[in-house]
Amino acid sequence: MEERLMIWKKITVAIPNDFDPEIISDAFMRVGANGTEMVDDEDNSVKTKINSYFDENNYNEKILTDLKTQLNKLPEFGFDMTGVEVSVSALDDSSWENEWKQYYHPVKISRYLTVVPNWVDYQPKYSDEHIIVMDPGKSFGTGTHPTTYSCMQALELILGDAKSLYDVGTGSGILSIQARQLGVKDIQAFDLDPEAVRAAKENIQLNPGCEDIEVFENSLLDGVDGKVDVIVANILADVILQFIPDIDAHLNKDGFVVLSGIINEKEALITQKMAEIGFVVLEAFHLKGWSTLICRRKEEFEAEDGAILR
Ligand SMILES: C[S@@+](CC[C@H](N)C(=O)[O-])C[C@H]1O[C@@H](n2cnc3c(N)ncnc32)[C@H](O)[C@@H]1O
Repeated sequence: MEERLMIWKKITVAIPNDFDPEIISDAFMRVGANGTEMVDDEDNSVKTKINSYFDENNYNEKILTDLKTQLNKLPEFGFDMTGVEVSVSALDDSSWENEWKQYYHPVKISRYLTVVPNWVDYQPKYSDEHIIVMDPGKSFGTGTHPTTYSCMQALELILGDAKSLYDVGTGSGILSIQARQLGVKDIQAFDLDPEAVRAAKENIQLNPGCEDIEVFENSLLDGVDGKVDVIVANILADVILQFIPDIDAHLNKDGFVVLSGIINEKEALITQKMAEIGFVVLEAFHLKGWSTLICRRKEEFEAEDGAILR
């Protein structure tokens, strides 16, 4: 039987070339988009298009309505919306994949780590450079979004000799793959979206040495009993707020927590809620409006006189 092709909805926001595209990308993220791409309009050199793709199971009219609501708020912040236009079109699986492919390229996360789309033949520059191979576009997490990028830099800083990790909201599985490449032995990844679970499993198989990383369809750490050395969660701030009360019970002594997906405006609230459970933020990354926080238990990080313990 012939397999039916998935139909994708493509929402496009066309903006004048002097309009900041990040503002539109952020509006997309706030209504649940997994990512955006930016394309110069070939027919009209004064416009840029920001596209985002939704599969037919995840698209509904509310996404479009919510996006328009977000855009309608922008004049209150002084943005001139003249020439900003929203449109929707449909395309099938094969054209969707090909459209995405032209916008992905290797992303250098650090001196030691590069994320490479699986159709690119990339030669590492250094003998100790790790390569993460991804089939991007199937789920969130390619290294190009500021939150993923910052999470990867945070993990590189803190993993050290960590032995175990929970990746909450794994998306494409990218952070779990990185953790394994940096030596973490026991990794469990969770996502409530079955499509993300499937994509993460596929990406894990693309990376030798990662095959035994476990991926579960699960909301946050609901029903999970264990404890680990590191918890990473790149989910939106409102979901992280629900998750904070669960952190302490799932983290080993001297463990680290990396929280991302937090718009800058909500960072103070997350910091305060973490303080309420006894955690301090020891490093904050700020990139393109997004905050990524590395946190530890206060008593494990600071002596009473404020000196850093370890
Ligand atoms: C922003 S993406 C992050 C993907 C990847 N970890 C990264 O850093 O690029 C957030 C992911 O969290 C998942 N998610 C949202 N709410 C969740 C929940 N309550 N429990 C588990 N996963 C959730 C989404 O399905 C999505 O795949």
